[in-house]
Amino acid sequence: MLSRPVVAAWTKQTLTDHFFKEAKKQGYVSRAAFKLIEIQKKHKVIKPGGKVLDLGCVPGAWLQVACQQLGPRDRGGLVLGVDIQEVSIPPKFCDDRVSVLQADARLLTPEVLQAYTTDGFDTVLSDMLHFTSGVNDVELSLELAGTAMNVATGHYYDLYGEAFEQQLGFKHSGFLRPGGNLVMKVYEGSGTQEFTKLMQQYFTKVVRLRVEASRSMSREFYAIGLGRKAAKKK
Ligand SMILES: C[S@@+](CC[C@H](N)C(=O)[O-])C[C@H]1O[C@@H](n2cnc3c(N)ncnc32)[C@H](O)[C@@H]1O
Repeated sequence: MLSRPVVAAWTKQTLTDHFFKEAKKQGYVSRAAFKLIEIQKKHKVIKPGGKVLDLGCVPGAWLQVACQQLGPRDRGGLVLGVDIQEVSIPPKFCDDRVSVLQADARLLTPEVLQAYTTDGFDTVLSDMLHFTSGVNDVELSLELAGTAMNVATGHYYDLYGEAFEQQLGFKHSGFLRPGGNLVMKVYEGSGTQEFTKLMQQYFTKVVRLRVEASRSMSREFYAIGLGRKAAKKK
């Protein structure tokens, strides 16, 4: 008889294959689509007609889902995808409300984002992931989530100290509008509790979500900040 953990892993692998096949069938460019679909179903992070920033957008499944969630074309809204790799917009499910930018999110500046919207975003998504897999995964994922926090709230998450801070172009009060939502991929491990605790300063509600479409052995979860609190006047 199989022991419990093996059964659980086997079931999760079957699910992963299922999402891969389902993405192909439905016309999404990757099974990552189902991660955002689940997040959206549970927490309504994207508003019809809203403005969405998607950090780490290649190959573009979240662009597809985000554009679908904006609703009909005449509702308006926009989706801006950013990736360090060459980006192209998937033709299926994306319309002219989607634009993309090839850039390292850690080096984004307010001036660059203001060219797309002068009044901020309703939703900031980060599915960014480093290309390595190893012992540093947790720290590297926190570095990228820290970048997303910085873009969204202006807060700098001090993980690597001054050297990292100097790389960031962001000194501002954040590009996420009050009431807006932030979703970040994070790997479970040392420092992640502190990170989600820190989010509570900025959001009315903070949740951690493990989605069904994540790979079987992955420690990945999504740290979700709902309802950005209005910035305090100094
Ligand atoms: C898991 S993939 C994202 C999948 C995407 N959400 C989708 O639905 O197709 C992670 C992406 O993060 C990008 N990435 C990693 N580091 C980045 C950085 N510093 N700035 C921008 N993008 C980055 C990678 O190039 C990669 O395309």
